[in-house]
Amino acid sequence: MKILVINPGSTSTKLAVYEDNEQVWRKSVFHSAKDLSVFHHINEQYEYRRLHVTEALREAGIPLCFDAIIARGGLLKPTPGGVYRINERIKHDLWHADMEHASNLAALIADELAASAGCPAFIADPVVTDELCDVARLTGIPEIPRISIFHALNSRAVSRNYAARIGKKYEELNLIVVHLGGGISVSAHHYGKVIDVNNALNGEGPFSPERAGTIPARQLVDLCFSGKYTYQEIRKMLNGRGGLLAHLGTTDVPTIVRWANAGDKKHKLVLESMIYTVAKQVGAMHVALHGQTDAVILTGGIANNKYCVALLREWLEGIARIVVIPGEDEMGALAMNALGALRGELPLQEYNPH
Ligand SMILES: Nc1ncnc2c1ncn2[C@@H]1O[C@H](COP(=O)(O)OP(=O)(O)OP(=O)(O)O)[C@@H](O)[C@H]1O
Ligand SMILES: CCCC(=O)O
Repeated sequence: MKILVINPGSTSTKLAVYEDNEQVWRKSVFHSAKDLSVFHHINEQYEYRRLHVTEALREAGIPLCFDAIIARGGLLKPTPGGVYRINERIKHDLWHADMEHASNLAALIADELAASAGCPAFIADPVVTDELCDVARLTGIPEIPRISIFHALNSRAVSRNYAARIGKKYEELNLIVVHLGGGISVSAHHYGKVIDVNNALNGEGPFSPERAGTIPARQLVDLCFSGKYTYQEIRKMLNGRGGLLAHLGTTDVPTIVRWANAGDKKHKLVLESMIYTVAKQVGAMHVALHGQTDAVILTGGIANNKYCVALLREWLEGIARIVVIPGEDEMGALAMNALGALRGELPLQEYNPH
């Protein structure tokens, strides 16, 4: 089976072709800040990004002939995880998404190319994957229910990978997945469902390289009404300019670790504080799994860093087995989801939220 994978990010569009399990081609098309500066909204980049995709395929001599095209899911309405055939509702909700994100363009481009190729187009485990159990959904303000937005694709892929390694099914395990990227999510996987997770995009959970995480509510309200900041500035403090970046002026964890090891007290304290907030979130997810966690999986870019992993291990000792699967493989995870759907091993879902 031949599968095209499309994954647009803020500064690049990643492409790959798989033949069954094997990646046979990949390309990351870089989009310069200058190129993107003419667009005021993500939707305006549609034609530009689509042309780059077709041009990259043409340059590589790859004909538009696939068994399926799969795209990273964008900021749709909350929906359970899994593989979805791209339908009109998905396209509508992406064109009219509440939040802007380059991944909103992925399914739109995939759908158009798949129409030309005469093959199905899919998305899988979008960041809006929402399988929260009922008790995890409420807050003390009825108007503000919790929403699940996290690194669903990578978290589920590493969970399946770990389950296969120990000869079990993902659906037989209780796992906590700690995705340590630019954003950090800590998800509780109960027999294949993510019953609780911090909303990693919108001010919940640990602070991360570029996000603020949970903030004392009253102090945040005071800041919002202080007159010092605009609405957009406050939003940027929460997501984009919060966390390590706000404290230290960088998101580069290896550099921060070097400073900490060289005796810089501020860098050490901020890094240790971030890890502490991550560890507390793991504790909360362990409770969500009734203390029956089979393993805690550390993944994402920061899981490459031995110093951070060692700090986390100190806090997590005794909770469950700790497994480190650093980095992420979104392209491979998407391809495997498409393959699973084509082979009938994974059910194809219909996106139709209320
Ligand atoms: N090899 C590495 N060693 C140590 N830290 C790393 C490494 N690679 C990335 N990081 C750190 O990980 C963070 C970014 O992680 P990653 O590349 O997984 O995130 P992203 O893809 O930009 O965001 P997200 O995972 O939230 O979608 C940065 O703070 C970076 O310094
Ligand atoms: C939380 C969703 C993925 C991201 O960090 O962009």
